Amino acid sequence: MELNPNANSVKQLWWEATIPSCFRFWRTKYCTLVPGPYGKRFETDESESEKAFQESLNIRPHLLILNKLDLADPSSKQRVLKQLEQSGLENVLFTDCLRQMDVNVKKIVPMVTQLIESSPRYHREEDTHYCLMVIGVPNVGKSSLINALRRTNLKKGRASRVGGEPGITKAVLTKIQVCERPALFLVDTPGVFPPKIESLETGMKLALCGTILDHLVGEDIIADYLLYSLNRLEKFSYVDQYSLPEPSDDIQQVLKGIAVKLGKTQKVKAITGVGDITITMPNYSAAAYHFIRAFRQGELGRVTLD
Ligand SMILES: Nc1nc2c(ncn2[C@@H]2O[C@H](COP(=O)(O)OP(=O)(O)OP(=O)(O)O)[C@@H](O)[C@H]2O)c(=O)[nH]1
Repeated sequence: MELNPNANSVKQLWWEATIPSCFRFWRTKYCTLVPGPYGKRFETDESESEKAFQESLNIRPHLLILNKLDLADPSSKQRVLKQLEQSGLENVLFTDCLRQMDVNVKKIVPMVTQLIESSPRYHREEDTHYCLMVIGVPNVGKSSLINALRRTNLKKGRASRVGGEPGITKAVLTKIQVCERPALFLVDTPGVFPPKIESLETGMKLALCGTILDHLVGEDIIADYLLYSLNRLEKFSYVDQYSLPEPSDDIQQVLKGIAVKLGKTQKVKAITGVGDITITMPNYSAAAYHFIRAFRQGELGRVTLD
């Protein structure tokens, strides 16, 4: 069967009507804390705020950690690194925080120490312990990273709550020690989003990765975008996984196949001219839920959406 890589049965109307309303809150005017001469809080418009926020981030050394490497397509690693390098980002590490002793998690403390020691100091405290803030979009694995660092460097258990949906960490937490020499503390923070998502496509990718609560976008819509992405990237393992006859860009067809394969059916009463009958229908919602979870757990192969 020939697939149209651009085919996506999500209705244009939906794009126009639903997404802008789900994402509206990011578009609102926002405030940012900028360390100025008096540590003053002030309001600016979006572009100014974004610039000021970026500047305030740039003052401090920072390390970009791209987590969930186990779910990403390994062949895209070099391309991603090159793109980041071109946009001026040098200190980048890929990690898999679920792995017991990830080699790259081990590299974090030496890298951070080197970065801090080679940067100017902005305070005169005698105490030389390092305090770092972990920031990132929701559900990316910030708490898991802190726990992995503790496990690797202190051989200690979980200190920060981890969960499969966005919004698990709800407030800036107290600092957590992750290393003794040097004394290194991390501060876990709730997931943050930029005030503006650059495009609907980016919004859908974020939703597919679980950074937005599924019901805000709709599991049927996310499942449709997932199917579109798998076909676009020619990742057809879903066909074997669910014993489908062939790849398809029809989400209803695919969800029906998944429901049948997994036995996710429901009995529905139908009223006919000759009395009520009970028919068995595929449970499309359950199938969509399963399809999305399978993708997020890497069961449909390793995929890089960007
Ligand atoms: N496959 C995989 N899953 C991961 C990895 N790191 C974290 N996770 C999973 O991702 C989910 C979110 O992890 P958290 O550590 O709670 O993410 P967070 O960024 O702190 O989330 P918020 O508090 O909601 O902002 C959990 O189900 C973790 O088990 C990873 O490297 N690989």
